[in-house]
Amino acid sequence: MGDEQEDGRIQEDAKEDSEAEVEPERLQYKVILLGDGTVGKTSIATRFAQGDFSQMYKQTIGLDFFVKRILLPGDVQVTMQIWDIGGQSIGSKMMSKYIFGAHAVIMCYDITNYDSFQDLDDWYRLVVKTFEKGVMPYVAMVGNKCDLSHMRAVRTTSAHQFADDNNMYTFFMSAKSGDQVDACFHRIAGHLSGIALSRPQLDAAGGVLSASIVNYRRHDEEVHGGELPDYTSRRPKTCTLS
Ligand SMILES: Nc1nc2c(ncn2[C@@H]2O[C@H](COP(=O)(O)OP(=O)(O)OP(=O)(O)O)[C@@H](O)[C@H]2O)c(=O)[nH]1
Repeated sequence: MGDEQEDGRIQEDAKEDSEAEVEPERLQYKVILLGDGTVGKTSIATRFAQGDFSQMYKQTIGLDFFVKRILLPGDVQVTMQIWDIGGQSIGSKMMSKYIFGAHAVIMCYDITNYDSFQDLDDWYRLVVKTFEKGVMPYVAMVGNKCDLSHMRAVRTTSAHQFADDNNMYTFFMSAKSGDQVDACFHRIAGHLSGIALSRPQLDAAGGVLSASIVNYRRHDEEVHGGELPDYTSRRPKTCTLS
């Protein structure tokens, strides 16, 4: 069994043979997708983890869980655990439990839906409250559905302003076309692991390791006794938040 270190890295037990020295580094990060219903959180997770997109809307009840391994420069393997939180969960008692221990939070809005942008304020307050006694995770703001830019209801300048005011990174993407989805997750993984990615490396982000996926629905806390599996790893020392 591997041991987890302070910095979130998983280290195999010491191996006597020299192979141990050439093993790639392995990191794992818990990444939360938050935002109103229908902004496209499941679609973003599905596009990233499975390379798929569906036009059909199926509301997420509670949360869905995705896993994808990616490879960063320097042969660094990163496991991204994506927690896709249903947009209706904002009032749920489970929310802070879902968010707790996250290395990164991606706050999503739909660029064609102004309310979904305005509501980011409430989502962000929830994140701040959850981490008020700890270290804030990396927070990114994502404007999704950029393939519908002709229907844009949220000005790019407003998005940048909100992000600047709250110390967030801004991304624009389309889960439908896939544009900027992988690049966003790679940039986050790079940031958390302290590895800077160049533009060509981000552009090439599509050619990554194969994905595995675990999906489950958590109907309510009564059904599951309020227990959540411990998929989290500890915050990495290398996470820079400026
Ligand atoms: N045109 C377009 N449609 C999208 C995009 N992303 C998602 N959609 C559509 O928007 C609808 C809602 O997408 P979901 O991914 O289920 O939204 P969600 O945020 O997970 O919704 P909840 O489960 O209610 O929290 C679906 O019909 C998707 O096909 C996108 O980038 N472009």
